[in-house]
Amino acid sequence: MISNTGITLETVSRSFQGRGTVVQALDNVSLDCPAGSFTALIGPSGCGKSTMLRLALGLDDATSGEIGVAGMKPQQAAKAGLTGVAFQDAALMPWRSVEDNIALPLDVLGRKRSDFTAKIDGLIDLVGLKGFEKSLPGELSGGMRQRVSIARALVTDPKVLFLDEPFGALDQILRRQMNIELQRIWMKNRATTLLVTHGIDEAVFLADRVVVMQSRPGRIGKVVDIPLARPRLPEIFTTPEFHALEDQVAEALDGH
Ligand SMILES: Nc1ncnc2c1ncn2[C@@H]1O[C@H](COP(=O)(O)OP(=O)(O)OP(=O)(O)O)[C@@H](O)[C@H]1O
Repeated sequence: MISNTGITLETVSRSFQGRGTVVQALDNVSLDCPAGSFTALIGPSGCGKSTMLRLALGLDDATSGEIGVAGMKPQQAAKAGLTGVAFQDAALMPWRSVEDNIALPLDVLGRKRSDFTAKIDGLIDLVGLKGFEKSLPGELSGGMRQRVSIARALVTDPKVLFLDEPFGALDQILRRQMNIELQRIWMKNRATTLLVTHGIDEAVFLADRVVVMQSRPGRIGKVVDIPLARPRLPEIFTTPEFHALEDQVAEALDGH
C-alpha cells in the first residue's frame, strides 16, 4: 500500500562537467508536491526544468540530495508503472496506430495487453479520439497527437504525472483548448502532476501553484499559490484576478 503519491525533492543538486567548467543545473533544490496536487514549473531557458524532470523520472541521477516519487526512488516508481510522462513532441511511434501507441508503456512494463482493452477504450474516449483508434500518427493533427501522448501517459493509471511542455508546439487557440481538456482529465484522475511550461497563462490556469525557477545556478526563486476555484472556465483567462496572478509570476520571473 502506497500512502504517499506525491513528489519530494530534498536539497537536490545536479552538476554537469563541461569543458573546463562545471554547470550547476540544479543547486540545492527542495520541493514538495503533495499527493493529488498540480504544480507548474516555469523559468528561463537553462534553469534546470528538464533536468529536474529527468531526475524525477529516474532517467538521470542527482549529484546529491534525495528524490521521492510516490514514496519510492524514481526508478522504482517508473518500473512499478506509477509514473506517466508526456513530452512536447508527442514522440509517437509513426508505424503504430493510436491504440497501439497508447498501449506502449504496457509493452515496456511487460503487462498483458488484453487486460487493458477497456482501459485503452476509456482513455481514447477521455481524450476525445473515438473513431481514431486505428489511425496512424501521420493522419492526425498536432493537437490530436498530443491527446494520444497524454492518453499514453495515463495508461498505467499513474499516480504521478510529468508533463514536459506538452502543448509547446501548438498554436495559442489549440493550446487553450488543450489546457481546458487537461484540467478536465486531471480533475477526474487526480494524479500528482508536475507540468513544465513556458506559458504563464497555461501555468496559472492549470496549477495549484507555480514554481518559478531561476538560472545559473538552477534554483527555485519563488512559489506563487493559485487559489482559483475549479473547474476553471475559459472566461477566467480575462478576469482581473487571473491577470493579477499572471503578473505575480511574471514579476518572479524578472527576479522580483
Ligand atoms: N547532459 C548534459 N550535459 C551537460 N550539461 C547539461 C546536460 N543537461 C543539461 N545541461 C545543462 O544544465 C542546464 C539546465 O538544463 P535544462 O535542460 O535542465 O534546462 P531547462 O530549464 O529545461 O531549459 P529549456 O527551457 O531551454 O528546456 C543548462 O545550462 C544545460 O546546458
